[in-house]
Amino acid sequence: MKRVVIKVGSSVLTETTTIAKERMLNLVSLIVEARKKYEIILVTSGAVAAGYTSVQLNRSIPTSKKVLASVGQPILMSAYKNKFDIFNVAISQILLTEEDFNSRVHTQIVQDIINRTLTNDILPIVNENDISTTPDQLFGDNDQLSAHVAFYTGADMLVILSDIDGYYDSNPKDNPKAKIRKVVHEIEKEELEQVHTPNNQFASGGIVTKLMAAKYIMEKKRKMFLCNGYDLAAARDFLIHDKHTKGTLFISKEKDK
Ligand SMILES: Nc1ncnc2c1ncn2[C@@H]1O[C@H](COP(=O)(O)OP(=O)(O)O)[C@@H](O)[C@H]1O
Ligand SMILES: N[C@@H](CCC(=O)OP(=O)(O)O)C(=O)O
Repeated sequence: MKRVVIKVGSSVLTETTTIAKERMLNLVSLIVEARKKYEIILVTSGAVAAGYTSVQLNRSIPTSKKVLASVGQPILMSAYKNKFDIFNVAISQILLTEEDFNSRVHTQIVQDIINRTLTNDILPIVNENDISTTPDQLFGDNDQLSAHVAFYTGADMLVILSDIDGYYDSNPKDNPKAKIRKVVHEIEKEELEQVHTPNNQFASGGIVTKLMAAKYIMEKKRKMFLCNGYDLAAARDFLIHDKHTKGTLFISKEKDK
């Protein structure tokens, strides 16, 4: 069975005062369906945003942001558990930092736990460990964390579910005439030097970190698919029906032949 990492951003999972339950349920249903065809690893953002639904601390203060993550992580996981229980899917929580990929010994631990989780038919749910880490142990965004998880666990593909339909030739929030790019083979240096533009106050990524993830994935000869996480039609078409309707596929030229 092919292995696929699905990453979902904060904006898809949360609204200002609550977890976006219906969107989460749609995501959970898609994952349940996709598990018939692939081994799925879920990388989820949303701990800080979920924390804010409970206590409104100032997330620009680093310690308060950690407290928000510590409050939000169990809120997020219990929301997932309620939904996966409907489908009798067991889940696990795996919190990682950049350090987990810094040495062979650490990486082996991550690989072993994820492999063992999957062979026991448990869905691994990964997030960055925002809580006890120093800034240099953190990726700081889950786009790059998910790319590392995909490569080191031998996944064939990374699917990023965002608040946007794909990668456009300019920011569609500023330019209504922006056109979506269906397939991208290469990412130029200038594209990575754009200002970071997360669309949500709790998102830390923006398009640049997605492009960094895509570059890493293509260098490793894997594929990345960026599509909408609010409306999962494109993700469903791509994953379940092998059809590329909407969304951007990042794939190296050699791999596309
Ligand atoms: N060229 C572009 N194509 C698509 N999105 C872009 C582009 N430039 C900037 N963006 C912004 O990046 C946002 C997606 O990143 P982000 O808000 O971090 O999402 P997520 O929470 O899913 O990680 C989009 O909503 C859009 O405002
Ligand atoms: N670990 C953080 C992830 C923040 C993050 O990367 O957000 P996003 O840009 O929405 O993927 C959290 O759970 O809040």
